[in-house]
Amino acid sequence: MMLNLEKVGKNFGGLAALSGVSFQVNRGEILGVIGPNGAGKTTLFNLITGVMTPSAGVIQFLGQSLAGIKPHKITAMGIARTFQNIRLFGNLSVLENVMVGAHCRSDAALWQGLWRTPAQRREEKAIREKAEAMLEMTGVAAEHGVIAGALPYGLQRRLEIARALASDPQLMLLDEPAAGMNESETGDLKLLIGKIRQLGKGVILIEHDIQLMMTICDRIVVLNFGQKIAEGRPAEIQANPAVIEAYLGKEDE
Ligand SMILES: Nc1ncnc2c1ncn2[C@@H]1O[C@H](COP(=O)(O)OP(=O)(O)OP(=O)(O)O)[C@@H](O)[C@H]1O
Repeated sequence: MMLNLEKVGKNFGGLAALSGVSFQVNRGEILGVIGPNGAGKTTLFNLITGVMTPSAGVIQFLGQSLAGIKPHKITAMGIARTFQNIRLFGNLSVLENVMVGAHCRSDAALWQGLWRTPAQRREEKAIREKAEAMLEMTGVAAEHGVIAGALPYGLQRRLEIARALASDPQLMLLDEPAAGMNESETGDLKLLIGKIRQLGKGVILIEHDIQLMMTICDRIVVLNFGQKIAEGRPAEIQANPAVIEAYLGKEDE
């Protein structure tokens, strides 16, 4: 088991955004998280990545509690994330964006110093090569010199994944990676997520595209008003009366 959540809760004032949520993620597994708007999905990612502190419960990664660990340390431990609203350095090139992602593994400051030691230069070369490999894997290599802000939307989403991968994560948290994508882009994304699983990494995927979720996830957790109302294989989830009920009348969203 890679990630373990035990009875995790998060309150905002009087609102229980999450309560009593438990689940596990294993290596080489894609766990889907679905639920209506406001169900607590993004809050879950904020807790796992340490940008928010749980009000209750325990989160363990590779057997270690994440309580009190700062977000950048959690990244270095092997958890990377993409965001619902794309967060790239819009005025840096595609390659530079990914190099920034790889940099959390390096000792020397990437942008510092005009006079670099040979060791620093070697390190930068290694970071550059890794970043290029990530661009290759995610299908953005041809655009490596383009300013990130000028990329079409679908490629920006892939670039975000490339940048997350460059930090060498064991576990990837993807927050609505298919948002705004057309059918063919979504198909490519599906292949990419499949590749990430093949590398033995764990993936937690938040996505509203139910068709995508049903075909790619190994297991799905369903949240509703901050509580886990179901967990199981896609076919089980699709047939679960509580899940159908939570989604009733939501088809037009
Ligand atoms: N920083 C915050 N302060 C106060 N309330 C918050 C905060 N973040 C989230 N919430 C509330 O917590 C609940 C869960 O929000 P969250 O964003 O996790 O839901 P979600 O399932 O990701 O929704 P969506 O699908 O719309 O992104 C919502 O009621 C939201 O308004």
